[in-house]
Amino acid sequence: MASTAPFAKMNGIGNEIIVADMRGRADRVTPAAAIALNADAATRFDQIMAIHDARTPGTAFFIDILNSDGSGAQACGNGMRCVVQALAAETGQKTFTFETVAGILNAREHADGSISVDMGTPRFGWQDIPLAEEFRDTRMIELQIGPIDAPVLHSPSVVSMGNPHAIFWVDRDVWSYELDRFGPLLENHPMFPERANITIAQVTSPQTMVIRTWERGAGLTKACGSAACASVVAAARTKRTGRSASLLTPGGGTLHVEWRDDDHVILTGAAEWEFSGSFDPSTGIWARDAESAA
Ligand SMILES: N[C@@H](CCC[C@H](N)C(=O)O)C(=O)O
Repeated sequence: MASTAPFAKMNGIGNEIIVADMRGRADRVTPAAAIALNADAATRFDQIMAIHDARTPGTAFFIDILNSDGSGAQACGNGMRCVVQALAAETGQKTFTFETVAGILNAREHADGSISVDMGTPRFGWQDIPLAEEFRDTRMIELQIGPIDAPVLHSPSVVSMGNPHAIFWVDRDVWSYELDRFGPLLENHPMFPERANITIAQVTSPQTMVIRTWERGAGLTKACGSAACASVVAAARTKRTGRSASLLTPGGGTLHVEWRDDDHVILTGAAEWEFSGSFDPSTGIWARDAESAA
């Protein structure tokens, strides 16, 4: 295997994450490597979080994010918590400032092991999301799927958390919707020129909701952090909840989101290490470390 890099297979309440240590290297994890890693059941993942040397003074690392289809992503809240847990375990440091393609973000590991990530500020302009056509009010846009006179899902709120999100509000149990069928159609709908992450959300109280997400470039996931942030922001904008809520996710885990008065969105939850190994960032050929062999 040529020029391998260490990695840790982790998860953020079920969101499958590979944290790749690309520090000290000039190359990047290729889309082909991502697709190869995802094709192997042992390393199947939703996102790769590749840690690179810092590009900007005042930041510790640059984080490159890849979806399992090899495409790039601007944000990944659950993955950022995995990165923080890995770096905190290595360095003993508790607070970090990172840079991603979407900008600079701060994160902190708390004494109880939970991790908070400042996901930045949401954007609501139709060009920011982006949408293919103008909507002056993105709290609810005209978009539906299913029979024209009895749509299954309709009128989503749309939000950019650096990445595009559409939130469809539902009254019934989120498991009663065929998100595996509608998710790909909506992700690739002409309304979303850069595709979109598709979430169905059932508000269960002014402080709680249940969400399921079809992730752009990854499909159905057990959790999506930026979708949780987008859901709380959209719910607060439409007066469905307050600015702080707990979200139950398909893996059974809970995320906490607070949309602070300074407009920053804080995502808090757990992260878990599974095993470590090394891989070739150009091909995805990998090997498990002896001490974490199953
Ligand atoms: N799982 C992530 C979001 C992943 C990015 C997404 N698929 C995209 O392409 O925008 C999270 O926890 O935020």
